[in-house]
Amino acid sequence: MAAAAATLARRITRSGVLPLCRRLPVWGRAARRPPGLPLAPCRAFSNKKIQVDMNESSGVATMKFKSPPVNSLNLDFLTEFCISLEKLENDRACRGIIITSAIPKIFSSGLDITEMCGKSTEHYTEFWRAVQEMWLRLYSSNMVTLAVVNGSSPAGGCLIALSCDYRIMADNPKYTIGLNEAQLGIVAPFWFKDTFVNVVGQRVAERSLQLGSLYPAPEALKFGIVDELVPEEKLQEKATAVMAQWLALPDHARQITKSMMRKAVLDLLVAHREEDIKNFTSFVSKESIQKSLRMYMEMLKKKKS
Ligand SMILES: CCCCC/C=C/C(=O)SCCNC(=O)CCNC(=O)[C@H](O)C(C)(C)COP(=O)(O)OP(=O)(O)OC[C@H]1O[C@@H](n2cnc3c(N)ncnc32)[C@H](O)[C@@H]1OP(=O)(O)O
Repeated sequence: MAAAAATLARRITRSGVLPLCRRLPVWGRAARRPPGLPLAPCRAFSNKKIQVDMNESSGVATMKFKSPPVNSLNLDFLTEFCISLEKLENDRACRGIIITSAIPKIFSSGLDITEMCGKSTEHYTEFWRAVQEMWLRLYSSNMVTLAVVNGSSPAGGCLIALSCDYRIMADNPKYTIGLNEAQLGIVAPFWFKDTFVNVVGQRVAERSLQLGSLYPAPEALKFGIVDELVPEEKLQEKATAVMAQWLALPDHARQITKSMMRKAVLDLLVAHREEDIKNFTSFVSKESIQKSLRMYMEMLKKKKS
């Protein structure tokens, strides 16, 4: 059974379903510890912007965004995120990741707008490639991915949550989530849109994207953007329970099902990556778009005063 699954997975990997995952799914590849031995200690690695704690006994890693003030996704953050994902993906003891924030009230403010303002074409190219890479890795991950949205999560922050297998959000109407790009005068790329459609369906995605809607947590639940609302103090407990439920299944069956569901959307970006980068750089370089982004940044600053 395990051998057959591995052969199938190898074929799928060759045909490009999971273009970035190097591991082959195997039956229950959790670290197996003979009964009676003491629990393995937690391993941790932390760079500047993300703290990762790996619980070796459960096979679950927790990734905490810690990039003040608002966990915006700049080039350094995206690079660190990709490296952390790759490390965990290649770690046979790791079967699941919980993605959350260490910054109170903010999950992530989305792409760092300053990375898209007044920079060179080379910079936009490098930045956009990093955004694509982050999504490709997360969306195609073999691990169970669980977003614990413990604060507001607009645009790119919402994309991270949407790319996970399951979303739990803190039950606080002050926290909002959604793909609000239209409010900035920019357009969510096709793979943001496809990820959104795969979670909420065509109608909700179309309306939300056109209006650039940011939904307070209760509405986000109503429209299926998140799967559950949980009181903030119960998030950790709930995340552990949800993860245990997902990890109770044989890895290979879940992984092959996941790649089957996500293959078409992943393949589309892989096939059109360079074109997508060109579209982004030419779009964001337009003076009208630069003006919109500058105005939006000014609006954010004015809101404070
Ligand atoms: C062109 C192709 C499509 C590209 C697809 C784009 C995807 C994206 O993700 S675009 C980014 C969309 N993000 C947003 O619209 C969020 C904007 N931010 C907010 O709404 C709020 O900041 C908040 C709800 C996330 C947090 O509010 P609050 O706690 O009140 O904090 P402040 O607003 O005072 O922000 C603190 C500080 O951070 C700066 N900032 C906030 N968001 C961003 C960002 N996304 N990029 C860069 N900088 C950001 C904000 O300007 C403040 O700066 P200072 O005034 O210098 O302190």
